[in-house]
Amino acid sequence: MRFLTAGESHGQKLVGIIEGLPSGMKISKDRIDEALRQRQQGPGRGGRMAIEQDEVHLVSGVRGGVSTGAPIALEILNRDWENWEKVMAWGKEADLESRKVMTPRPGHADLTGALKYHTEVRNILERASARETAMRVAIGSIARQGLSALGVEIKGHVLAVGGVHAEYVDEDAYWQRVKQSEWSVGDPVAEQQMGERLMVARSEGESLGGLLEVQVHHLPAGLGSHVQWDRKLDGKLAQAVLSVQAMKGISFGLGFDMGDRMGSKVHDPIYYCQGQGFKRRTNHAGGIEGGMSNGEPIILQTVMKPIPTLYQPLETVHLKTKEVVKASVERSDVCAVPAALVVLEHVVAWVIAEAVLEKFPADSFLELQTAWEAYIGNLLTMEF
Ligand SMILES: Cc1cc2nc3c(=O)[nH]c(=O)nc-3n(C[C@H](O)[C@H](O)[C@H](O)COP(=O)(O)O)c2cc1C
Ligand SMILES: C=C(O[C@@H]1CC(C(=O)O)=C[C@@H](OP(=O)(O)O)[C@H]1O)C(=O)O
Repeated sequence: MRFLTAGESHGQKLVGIIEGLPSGMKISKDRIDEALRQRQQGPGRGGRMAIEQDEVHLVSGVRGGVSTGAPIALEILNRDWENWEKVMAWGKEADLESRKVMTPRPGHADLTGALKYHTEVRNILERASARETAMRVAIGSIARQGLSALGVEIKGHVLAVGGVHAEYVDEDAYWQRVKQSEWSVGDPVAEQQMGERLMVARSEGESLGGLLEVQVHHLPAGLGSHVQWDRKLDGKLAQAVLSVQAMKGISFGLGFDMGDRMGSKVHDPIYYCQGQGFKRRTNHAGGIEGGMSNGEPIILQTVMKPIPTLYQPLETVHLKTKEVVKASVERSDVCAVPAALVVLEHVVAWVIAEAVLEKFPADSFLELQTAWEAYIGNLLTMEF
């Protein structure tokens, strides 16, 4: 299974194509649209999110809400396009000289992209923008729906925003708060402090990042493989997570704390339970050993850097005149941690779905489900 996306932040639309999805899988457009709606939320979002009302158009490969096995083409329109048509001048001959962006913003692809592609900054920023993640969420939602039908669930948590860390112990209470609160961290004190931190950042022309966690539940042992570097599940998840704009690190389970502990305080003792098969007493590994899922929940954490466009811009250099000037700022989010969480859940869903299809290649969903159930049954009774 593979996918490709295209589209600029202020172009007409985002497009995507998925190939290799089995036939006979239920695809709910409403679930995709709900994920797109969630990705637009969060108290730190800027003016753009008031303009967009993201909705997916399923163009091919789905009939009557069920996949046909043919490539699935998707589109998401940019409502902002009508305000940018002249600037973008797509497919037209136009004088773009006056529309050049010549003051690259630190923290963005702007300068390096301009050097690498030998072009002004707009040609870089349009595609580097996280607007592209709307399509990755739509595509990931299809993967997530397939996983859900197999009983696999993905949950995301915001762990920290701008240095304010959330505490939560009770999963039920957490999900209750997630439904109620715009920060959705499950810790009312932290939510208030995050709101205050955001107000300060906004008033000072600053921006915020944070820490996020994604968990994958009810996966069997054996997805991914130890035999080749590019088949390792943790490696694939790392690639997908770090490909999301502004993500700068990833860890699994105990993560970087592992480096401070003795081995016996890190590795997860194995036991056997009749009817449940091989289990672990702890899950410090975060559900992956040797590049394979080990049957425990996959738990990964990532760090999002603060949004790079600052309303009090940093210094930069004008590409033509080489003068020291302030970096350009048109409009920006101040904090996009809650939105990024939705993106992360969906890029993780894609990688897991790909790993499922690598282990159980199938042309129809029934074929996949049959192989999946047989394998899980076998894991519980396997003799050596
Ligand atoms: C959901 C989301 C929204 C974002 N919104 C903005 C934004 O409004 N302004 C901005 O400067 N960067 C924003 N970013 C981050 C930049 O796109 C990103 O930092 C930039 O493309 C450089 O890539 P890198 O940080 O991965 O190196 C956003 C990122 C995400 C995930
Ligand atoms: C458009 C989205 O996010 C954008 C991501 C982004 C960036 O530089 O990454 C910059 C901003 O774009 P604009 O300048 O048009 O306001 C965000 O709004 C989106 O998430 O759908």
